[in-house]
Amino acid sequence: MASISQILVSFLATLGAYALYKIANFFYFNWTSPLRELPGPPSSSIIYGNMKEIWHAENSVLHEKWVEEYGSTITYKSILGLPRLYTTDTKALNHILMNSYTYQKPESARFGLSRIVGPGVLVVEGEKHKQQRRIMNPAFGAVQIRELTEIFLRDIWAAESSKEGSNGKIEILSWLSRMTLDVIGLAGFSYKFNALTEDPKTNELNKAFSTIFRSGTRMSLIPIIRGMVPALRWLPADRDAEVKLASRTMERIGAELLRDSKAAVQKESLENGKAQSKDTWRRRDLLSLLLKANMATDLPPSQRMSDADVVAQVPTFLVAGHETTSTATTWALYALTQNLEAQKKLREELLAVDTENPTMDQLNALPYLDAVVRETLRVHAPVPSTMRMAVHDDVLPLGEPVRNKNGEMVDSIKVVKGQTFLIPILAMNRAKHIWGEDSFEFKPERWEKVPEAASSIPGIWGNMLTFLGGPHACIGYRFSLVETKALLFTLIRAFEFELAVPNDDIMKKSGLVQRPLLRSDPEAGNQMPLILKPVKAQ
Ligand code: HEM
Repeated sequence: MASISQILVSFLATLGAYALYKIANFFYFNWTSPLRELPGPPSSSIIYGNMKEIWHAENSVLHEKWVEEYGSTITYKSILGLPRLYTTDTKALNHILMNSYTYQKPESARFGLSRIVGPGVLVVEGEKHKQQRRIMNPAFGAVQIRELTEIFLRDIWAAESSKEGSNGKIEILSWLSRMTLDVIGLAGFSYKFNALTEDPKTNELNKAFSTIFRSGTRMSLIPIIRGMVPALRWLPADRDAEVKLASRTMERIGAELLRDSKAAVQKESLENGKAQSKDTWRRRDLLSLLLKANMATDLPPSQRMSDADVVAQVPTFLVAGHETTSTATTWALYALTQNLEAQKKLREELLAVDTENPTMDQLNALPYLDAVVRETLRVHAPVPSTMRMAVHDDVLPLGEPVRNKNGEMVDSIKVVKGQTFLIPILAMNRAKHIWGEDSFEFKPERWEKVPEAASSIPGIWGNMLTFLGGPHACIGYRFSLVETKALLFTLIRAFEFELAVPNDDIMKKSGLVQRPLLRSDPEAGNQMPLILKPVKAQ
């Protein structure tokens, strides 16, 4: 019989052989990658590739510089020199975004996200994603969002009065973030989080979110390694304990919300005395609509989502739908402090509306408000980029041929399984060849005439990539747009806004979303200090 030491030796030998195989595979992938022939910047570090310089630069700026220098389709180096493809070619981007079975979120990104939200629609891929979207899409349709708007608008109007008398310096990001948490609570789950009225330091969800979305001020290798090497996921990283606590809080609240929502939905259908069908529900929040679709008797059992899948949508809606919108509205206010003419013009349009409580249709009928929101989401896209990875070999077509390092012009690129891509959301939104030489400037008037070239951008909304495109495009964009408009309607009618610090003190840094920090005090965390002056009654 083999002794323990023999078993140990053969176990270690197998482990060693496996590690060697993985390392050889890694170098083979690297040395044989077809991307080696593409132009791009030299790597500045064996360990970090170009990642450190990308981390230290403002979002997208370096990529934009490289595209100007090397062309629209380039390659640069990620960690350990792994090649990454970067393209602003709209034909190539369309191919990647539309073929979502081939180009998926990389396992490393899904691992990071799933630690926060669980197996919700933001994380799953393939058939499971298709099933979840099929059941969830109707809850986010135009008609449903119109009805939903009535619920949360009331809350926004009411919250405004809590700021009555505000005069002076306000940290607007945290106010908006608590406001949008309350809105998604009501609209998403018929639940009052009371984030705005309770002390932010004691409100448990508010605390959980400040942890999850805090922009990092240091680059750390551990989360990247953990994403890339599943065997090393036990390695401890900064903020692990906080993130775990935050996700446990959301999971627990999610389970409670599901239980309450199911009970309410069942009670309603019993009161109606009818079997559960598409027309027997009164609760209109997103979770109830999702349960309605999932529990309706006309859905074959094979297409239903499990309770675990439904619970995972709660943190998914919270994470995906809360800080994104508050960040967008924060950048809108910031942009308006830098363009006072636009702020004045917007206020005039909004004050001419003869109600304090407009409906969604009334909000959508305001052209300058619409232009301000579009321009904000173009120049200050809350999610500046995302990642995709090819899960099998493919050929990527290019609209604009590139010259490879051998001097040949190529109109397609061979893609090997495992290849990662950075999807340039912000860079496409402000590409000079599409939007013109002033593309970095905030000019709502540009929406009076959209440049023809913008129609080739494969985004689900507004000729831009802010909400992405294809089967994984943002499900909540209609919701977010009307919420942003409602917030701006209320705030701009009530207050004049000024930046409370010099403009060059504001910098952008990405955690999950692109949020503001002060250069003079990054350790103080994300913030946007503004000075509010009540608008005088006319
Ligand atoms: C300005 C606000 C928002 C922005 C900029 C935004 C942006 C995005 C982007 C870029 C994605 C694609 C991520 C990827 O696949 O890599 C996405 C997905 C998603 N968003 Fe949004 N979002 C916003 C608001 C919302 C709201 C309000 C909700 C929900 C109430 C929401 C729910 C989702 C969900 C569930 C997904 C995953 C969709 C899927 O993979 O099928 N988002 N969002």
